Amino acid sequence: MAPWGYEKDNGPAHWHKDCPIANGKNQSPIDLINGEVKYDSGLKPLTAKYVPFSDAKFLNNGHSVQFQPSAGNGSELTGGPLAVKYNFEQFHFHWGNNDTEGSEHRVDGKMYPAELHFVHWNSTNPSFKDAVGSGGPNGLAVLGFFLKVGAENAALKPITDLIPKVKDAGTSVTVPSNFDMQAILPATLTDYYTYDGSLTTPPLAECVKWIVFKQPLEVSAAQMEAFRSVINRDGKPMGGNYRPPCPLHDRAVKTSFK
Ligand SMILES: COc1ccc(/C(C)=C/C(=O)O)cc1
Ligand SMILES: [Zn+2]
Repeated sequence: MAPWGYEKDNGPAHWHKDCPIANGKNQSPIDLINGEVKYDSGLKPLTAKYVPFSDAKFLNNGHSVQFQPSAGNGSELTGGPLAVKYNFEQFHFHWGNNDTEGSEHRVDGKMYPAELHFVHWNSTNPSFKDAVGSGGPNGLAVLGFFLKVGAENAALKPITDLIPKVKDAGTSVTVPSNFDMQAILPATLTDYYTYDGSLTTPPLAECVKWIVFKQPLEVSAAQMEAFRSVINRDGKPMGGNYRPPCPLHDRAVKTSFK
């Protein structure tokens, strides 16, 4: 099979051939149906403590654009549904070619124009790769933020301003060391959906505690257009790099809000 992507000949409907878990019972993303979620008063707010990275890259890996430090620096996530500390690994984006599509998770069937994923790994593992392969839904914790078009996002601007430098697959650029990742997050990480799921790209491992925030972040139309200028591995606009929703099967989606 051609390397996986989101085109007709290598998109999500083909992924099961190399990754049979694609048809598993704990796959992501899902449609978050408010009538079927269950409030859990035991779900506390999350605490993300992000330390500025001195040597991170912003790269185009052919299927997304990704902020990737070269090593950990003590940036971590705790609280919420998590029993232990998770180390920050990377963040990346999924988006559409117009404002009616682009997010991976949906809310009552509605897609947002984009979705931002902060990927963290369970610190009881020796490495990120071990955490991916650790089995069970506690290997990774991924924070999902919907993006909607509105005011310019000043915290993401240092990243969206770098997009023209990573237009082509396989290119990367060093991120200025004064980039403040913490500023991307809302002040309080309170209202979220959480469920056990998977990576949304191959290898599709079912190792993810998903935490998807109810409140979207805003980005400007110009920032959305910057994403839409990115070219994928097949030389086409990368927009549409989202997996459609997967069956919930017998999983519960809990919320930290009523
Ligand atoms: C071991 O290779 C990996 C490839 C991708 C991923 C992620 C983090 C996928 C996703 O964001 O859905 C993890 C491991
Ligand atoms: Zn993602």
